[in-house]
Amino acid sequence: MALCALRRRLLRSSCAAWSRLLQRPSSGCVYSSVHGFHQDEITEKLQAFPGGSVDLLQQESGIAVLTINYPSRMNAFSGSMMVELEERVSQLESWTDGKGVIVRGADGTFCSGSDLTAVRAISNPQDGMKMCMFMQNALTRLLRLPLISVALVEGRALGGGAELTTACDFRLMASGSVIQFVHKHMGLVPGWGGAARLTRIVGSRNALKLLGGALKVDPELGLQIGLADGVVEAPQAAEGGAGVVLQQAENWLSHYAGGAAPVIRAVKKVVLSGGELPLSEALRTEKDVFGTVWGGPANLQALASKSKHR
Ligand SMILES: CC[C@@H](C(=O)O)C(=O)SCCNC(=O)CCNC(=O)[C@H](O)C(C)(C)COP(=O)(O)OP(=O)(O)OC[C@H]1O[C@@H](n2cnc3c(N)ncnc32)[C@H](O)[C@@H]1OP(=O)(O)O
Repeated sequence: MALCALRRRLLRSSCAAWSRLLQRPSSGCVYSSVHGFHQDEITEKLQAFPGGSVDLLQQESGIAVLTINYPSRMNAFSGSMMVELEERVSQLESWTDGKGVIVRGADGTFCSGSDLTAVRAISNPQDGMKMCMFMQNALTRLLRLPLISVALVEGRALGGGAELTTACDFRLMASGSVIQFVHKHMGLVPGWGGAARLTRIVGSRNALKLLGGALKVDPELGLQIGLADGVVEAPQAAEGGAGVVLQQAENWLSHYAGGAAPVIRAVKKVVLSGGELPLSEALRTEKDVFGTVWGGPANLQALASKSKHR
């Protein structure tokens, strides 16, 4: 009897933990001090490898653009950019009016993974583990944002860059672009959570092929295996390249992120909990999220307008 009561109490507290996780900003981390992860310590280490930036533009439309910006290294992630990524994710967690985010690389290419200069300097196992935990935390929080996220892949997404695409809800590939998990060629497996997420996106067999063969995924293959959700035309630079592709991505996203912010954010929360939680807990979370929109402004307006869905 006592054991059952204890089990019930543990279950209740784990439900409450998940509900808190989905409602509260910056709590979507995988690692904390319990796992030997100390954010300040690794942040200091990463800051020793500067270069490039991660830029955030929060637009009035509710769509943000997050740009990985280090063109002279094909937008590889320097140490300071990893730290900036985490800071930008924090900013997005606090953005209560947001509905969507597009993640892209500067100058017509997505991201070539870790900056190999930094990787060489921290190639010992201890630092590698710390970097891995730092990036898993940042990318898990990116994926768990109450925003619909799209990776806009132009040019190449290699290694950690390929992993970053899987931390978004959707992937749009520009014509001529390639996503490639090159880790095997580096004597590695993904460490930023890319393997776990890839397997959920394309299934175990396709994930094994992509990782085991370090396959180049072009838009056609991407669509075929479900890694890509759409293809955008990449015009020549002379035709206003970057702006045109970004506009296509914004148009694509508007089909899913159009409407009132509280409703779009609620949509993301129920889908996220549906995908991550056991069914009973997901149902309870859905009930709680439902409670935040039931009788809300968008709901009352729709009722008053007697809208039909023909
Ligand atoms: C755990 C490891 C894994 C992870 O973190 O999950 C990783 O991500 S490891 C990194 C994986 N990425 C790579 O190995 C990329 C290696 N680079 C290339 O294959 C090529 O550079 C390219 C990205 C295919 C581009 O080729 P190309 O168009 O011919 O341009 P260049 O080769 O001349 O590149 C321009 C410039 O950029 C530098 N560069 C590119 N990628 C990186 C990188 N990841 N780190 C550091 N620097 C990078 C490249 O060295 C060139 O610089 P210069 O030689 O100074 O001109």
